[in-house]
Amino acid sequence: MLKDDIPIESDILSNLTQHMKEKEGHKNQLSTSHLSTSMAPVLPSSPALAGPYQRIHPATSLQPRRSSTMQTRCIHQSIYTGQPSISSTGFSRTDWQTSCAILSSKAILESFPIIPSSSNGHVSTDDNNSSSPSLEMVPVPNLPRPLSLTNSDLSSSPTHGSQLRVAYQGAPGAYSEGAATTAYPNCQAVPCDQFDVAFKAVELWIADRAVLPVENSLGGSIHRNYDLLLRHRLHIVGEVQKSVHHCLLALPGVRKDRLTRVISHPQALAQCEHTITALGLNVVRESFDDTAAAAEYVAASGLRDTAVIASARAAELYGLQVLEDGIQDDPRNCTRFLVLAREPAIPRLDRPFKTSIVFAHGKEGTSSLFKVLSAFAFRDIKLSKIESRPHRFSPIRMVDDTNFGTAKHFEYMFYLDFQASMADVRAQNALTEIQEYTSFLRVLGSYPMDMTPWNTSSDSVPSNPSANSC
Ligand SMILES: O=C(O)C(=O)C[C@]1(C(=O)O)C=C[C@@H](O)C=C1
Repeated sequence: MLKDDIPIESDILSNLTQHMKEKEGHKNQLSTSHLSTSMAPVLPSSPALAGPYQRIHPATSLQPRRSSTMQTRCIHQSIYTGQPSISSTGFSRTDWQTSCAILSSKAILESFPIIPSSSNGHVSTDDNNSSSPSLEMVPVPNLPRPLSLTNSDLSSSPTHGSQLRVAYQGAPGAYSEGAATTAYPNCQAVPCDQFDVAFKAVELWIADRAVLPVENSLGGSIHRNYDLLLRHRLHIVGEVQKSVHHCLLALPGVRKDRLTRVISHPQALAQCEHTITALGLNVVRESFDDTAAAAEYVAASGLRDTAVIASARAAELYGLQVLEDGIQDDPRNCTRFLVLAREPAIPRLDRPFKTSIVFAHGKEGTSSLFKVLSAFAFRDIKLSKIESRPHRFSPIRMVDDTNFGTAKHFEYMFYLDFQASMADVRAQNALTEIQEYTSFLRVLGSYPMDMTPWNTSSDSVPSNPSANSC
């Protein structure tokens, strides 16, 4: 178990040198045959699919994508038609009616009678008439369906092409999609319904990169991705720091005083906690897998008592109105995303680099951390992040004291980011030294630091989702 999930890299420096030697070879293979059959895993293909992003089992469209922490009713259905490009057109009235039929069969709309629509496909609403709430028909565009572990998306044949495919967690309009297009402006962004699906998509050559959030300036660390970094063998090849500008969205015509709940990604809810209270909204907060999926859910379900915290781009994509703009508790709200790839980046010295490592302490327990940190301080290497997570395979250490009983110490994995390249001899020496104090050490990646100038302006309605860096 331990062997499978946590590679013990006792000689990291020689591994790194080996990687660097092999790198050129891999680069050649990748550029000549992006997904050559000799390198790609043998995957069963599905003739029914035109691409890897299409829904396989219609039944899965009724699977909820809300977080497991959700307490209330949950019928999330995607009404994507599987087109791999983002388009705001092409959602026909028949599609919409089919979707409504599915929704109503699940009783979510039982109390929301559908008013016959006008010729333009929209229903006029009288929001003051709270006794008979009506369904605003918001056409939801054809958007790529997120990859999912619950269907066979991940075993479908990857499409071959020259465009870089970048996996992210969430639906189109999620902040992670913006981070993906910031990192790779001309990429094909590939939505995935869970973080580990994005990891797998890269491992299975369905995507070339994954862009995943690891921390936010207000909400803190996204622990799941730290844990997944250790379980998977992808390399960190870059970082993107993205300004996150939240909006309060609802169906057109909905008034704030009619709202009873706000749904969003738990991070987004945390980042807007004080503002939501300050707005005087009498709402319960409920978590959802991602901000854009929450927006899609409200639009597709015609929920007039529910607002969403999501981006202005999600409002545009799903036809919602912006009730409040910029509701994050701090205008500098920023999320840091990591870029992951199958091959490591080549460490360089001609620009600022960061290196991320993970280690478990040695026999001395958590006190080893002092020594590890001093190895960096001694060489004047700056640390930019430290995170600890439970040591899943050895979570508790018992220390018997014959006089007093048994002390139970929790064991940790420490994640550290330091500001130096692995090509820097100081970093190499520091890692050589800390091998003495650690029982496990792995270099997660050495990669260019995001040095984009701070910019929180003009991101309320971005025409280009990649325009907002911190
Ligand atoms: O739900 C989204 O839109 C995401 O991209 C996820 C996510 C996150 O996981 O932190 C990304 C950035 C924001 O901090 C809020 C949510």
